[in-house]
Amino acid sequence: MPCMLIDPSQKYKPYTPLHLHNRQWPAKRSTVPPIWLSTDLRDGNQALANPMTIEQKTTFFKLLVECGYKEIEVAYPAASDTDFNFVRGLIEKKQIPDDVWIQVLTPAREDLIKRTVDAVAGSKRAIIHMYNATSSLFRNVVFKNSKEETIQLAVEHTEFVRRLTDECTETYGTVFRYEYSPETFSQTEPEFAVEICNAVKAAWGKAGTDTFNKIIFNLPATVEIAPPNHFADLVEYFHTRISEREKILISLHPHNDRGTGIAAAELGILAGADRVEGCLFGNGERTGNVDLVNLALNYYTQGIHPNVHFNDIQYVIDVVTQCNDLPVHPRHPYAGDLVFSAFSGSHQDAIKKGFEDQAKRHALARSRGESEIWEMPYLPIDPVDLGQTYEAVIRVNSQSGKGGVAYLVKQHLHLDLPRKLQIAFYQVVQVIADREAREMTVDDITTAFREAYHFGGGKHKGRLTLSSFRVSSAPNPDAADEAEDIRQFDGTISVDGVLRVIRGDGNGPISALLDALRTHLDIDLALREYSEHSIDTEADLQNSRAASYIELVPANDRKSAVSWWGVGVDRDIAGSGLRAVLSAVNSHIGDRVLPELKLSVGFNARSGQSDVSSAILNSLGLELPRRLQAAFFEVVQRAAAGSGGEIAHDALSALFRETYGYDSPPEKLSLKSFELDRVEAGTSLSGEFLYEGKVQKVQGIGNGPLSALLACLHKVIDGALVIREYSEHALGQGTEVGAATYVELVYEVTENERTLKTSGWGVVSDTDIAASGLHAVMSAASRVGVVWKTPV
Ligand SMILES: CC(=O)SCCNC(=O)CCNC(=O)[C@H](O)C(C)(C)COP(=O)(O)OP(=O)(O)OC[C@H]1O[C@@H](n2cnc3c(N)ncnc32)[C@H](O)[C@@H]1OP(=O)(O)O
Ligand SMILES: CC(C)C(=O)C(=O)O
Repeated sequence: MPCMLIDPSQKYKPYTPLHLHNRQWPAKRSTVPPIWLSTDLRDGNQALANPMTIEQKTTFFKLLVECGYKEIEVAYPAASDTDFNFVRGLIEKKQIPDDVWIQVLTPAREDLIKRTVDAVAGSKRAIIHMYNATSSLFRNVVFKNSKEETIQLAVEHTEFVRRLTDECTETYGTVFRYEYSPETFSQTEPEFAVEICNAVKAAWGKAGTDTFNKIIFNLPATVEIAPPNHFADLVEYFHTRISEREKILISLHPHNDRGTGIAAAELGILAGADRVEGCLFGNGERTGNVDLVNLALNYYTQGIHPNVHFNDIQYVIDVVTQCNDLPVHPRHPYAGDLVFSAFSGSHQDAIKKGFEDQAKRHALARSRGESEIWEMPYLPIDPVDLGQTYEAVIRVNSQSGKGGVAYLVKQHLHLDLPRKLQIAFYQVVQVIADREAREMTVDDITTAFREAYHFGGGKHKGRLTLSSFRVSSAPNPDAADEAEDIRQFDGTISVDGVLRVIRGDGNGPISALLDALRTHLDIDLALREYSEHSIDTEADLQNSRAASYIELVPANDRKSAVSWWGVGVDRDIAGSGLRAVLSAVNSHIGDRVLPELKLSVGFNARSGQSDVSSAILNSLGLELPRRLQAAFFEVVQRAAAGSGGEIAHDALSALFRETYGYDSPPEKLSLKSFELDRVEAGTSLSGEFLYEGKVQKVQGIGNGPLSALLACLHKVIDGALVIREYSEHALGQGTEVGAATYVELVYEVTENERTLKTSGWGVVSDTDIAASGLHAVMSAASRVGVVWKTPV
């Protein structure tokens, strides 16, 4: 079976080094970019299994123009009708900008040269590029020509090119330049390459010293057979020995067989070349032509603008891959999918620190009016310059570390995690990455973060969430100084979806909340670490928010190895701290059953009238008027008296419903139906009362609906009803909005010569505000025990 030879010297010859004395190129530095020629549409195209269609070539040509290429080899027109017609199309449809030179390639054969010149006739500017191979291998094997015959071939056909182009200029006004390639230059004897080019120059006979009448000698490494320093030696040899150097542009055309095409081009430029031919992303025969994107961006990262643009490199990649039907390798310099990515922990850590440090350095440089120099571990270019985002820079798998994970959390959630939390969250991510055995996407990481810390509302919220709170200050009886005042936390938290009112004291909001949690929910935790920062964008300082990070430990073991981290964000710094506490508490409680929350309303108890009212607001949405608050608090206290002053939240709302008939079936007296009419004297109400299950038609007039209703009532009851208090508010939201109405009635009636005065509340909600008020009056009337006089 064929395999690698033990002694490859028996099969392969090494290159013959050039003994160049006093070579200059190693000490040189390139400070201006070369002239670029894209040969994508010729050398790139000829290397494709399926050459491009005219449409694809046109798309590619437009892209090259957009990128800023001014010299574009558009075809080998003699090769096919497609190539010929493409060139004609560009010219006839006037698709070639005035400052762009199209270039066309031809071998040294008269019929093919003629077809080539015909292809560009009528264009404004064209470079005719003729080639013949010059190395001994080609002379001997392919052409079977001596050196003299090889020179003769080149000279005669150069003269032919000159004749045809002169005629074409005369007929069509096309301006021509001439490029000659001693194909296989890098395998040609260096002195022969110089000799044949001098002969071609003489045959062309009109090389001048202006940029556009210089003759172009294009020196190809048709096949790369030696290291790039050898290529540089050959170029320097040519550059220093060719006659009338000032009338020549030396162009390089490196291929990449040894993988050093870029190096060959860069060293060749140091050795004296002015121009480089290549293809975007290195398409081309075999291993490709030199990559023009790579070369150009190598200049860019030296602080030298390459005069071509890749502001949106992804767009360039998309067009090129679509036209060539070849992918760009994920590790391709500057362009691959993975080149702005770091998976490994130490790289990520360095990049994260690099960004943080650079932000400070740049701010300082900005303030001093200095340049903001890019200096970033592992990243030779700022991805943003190529239209890429940082999102892809740090990617996470099982090789990643806390730094990279924290970087992504910072980028995407704007949270700058303290070091210990980075470590804690990293462990969460590691478990998932190991389990899934795949890369963690940004979405995976942010979701894991939200889940781990119950962060970000809706989907990820924990069992305890903060609904509303008030932190107030109360004097500390044990302290002489106001600075030591006690902080009191009064808040409503949702516990497993049910709103609860809790209260606690401490020396700050956080310890007050911890106290409340201890008192009401048996959650006994203490604070071990706390930090916060503001989250703001320079553009939107007004909307800045605070982020807090909290580590909680069991209150009886402050050195505990186990701890729970919490994260909270709020517009208000106290709010963010409180949310962070609940975030950590949620991790701590897991799904453990929590004690039933009770209000303590007895003598000396911690909960008062406002707690009871908050509980009703939270459970039923009712904002009780002050007098009703007081009335109901008395009811609650009486009810709680039998249970040591404690009452559960659920029992509280049941008690309210029962006491005021709220949301309950019709009472003893109710309004079955009604109609309101505007009449001259005010409002007329006609309808039906339902009293102890019997219907009574009624009709009354008043200033408004309520007084009309009282008029109706006064026709059927003994005594007098007066409205002492009336209030209403909207209930619910959106299309579900209704009204809640509170009515307090005072009833005075004389029975057996004794005048009795009672009062009572009616509380009703209805989608119709008028109905809500009328029903509330009826409910209150029912509750004060009106005495019915009219037989029903
Ligand atoms: C290194 C490079 O990339 S050079 C550019 C290479 N690109 C291409 O070849 C793509 C386009 N080429 C073609 O379509 C065809 O080869 C054509 C149309 C140019 C010519 O086709 P054909 O006439 O069928 O010739 P063929 O393709 O076999 O080419 C080989 C012939 O050209 C000769 N030849 C090769 N290079 C040259 C040259 N630079 N100058 C003159 N003759 C040449 C060969 O000696 C050979 O001649 P022979 O038939 O007398 O032995
Ligand atoms: C025609 C020449 C320049 C060529 O394409 C090569 O040598 O690779």
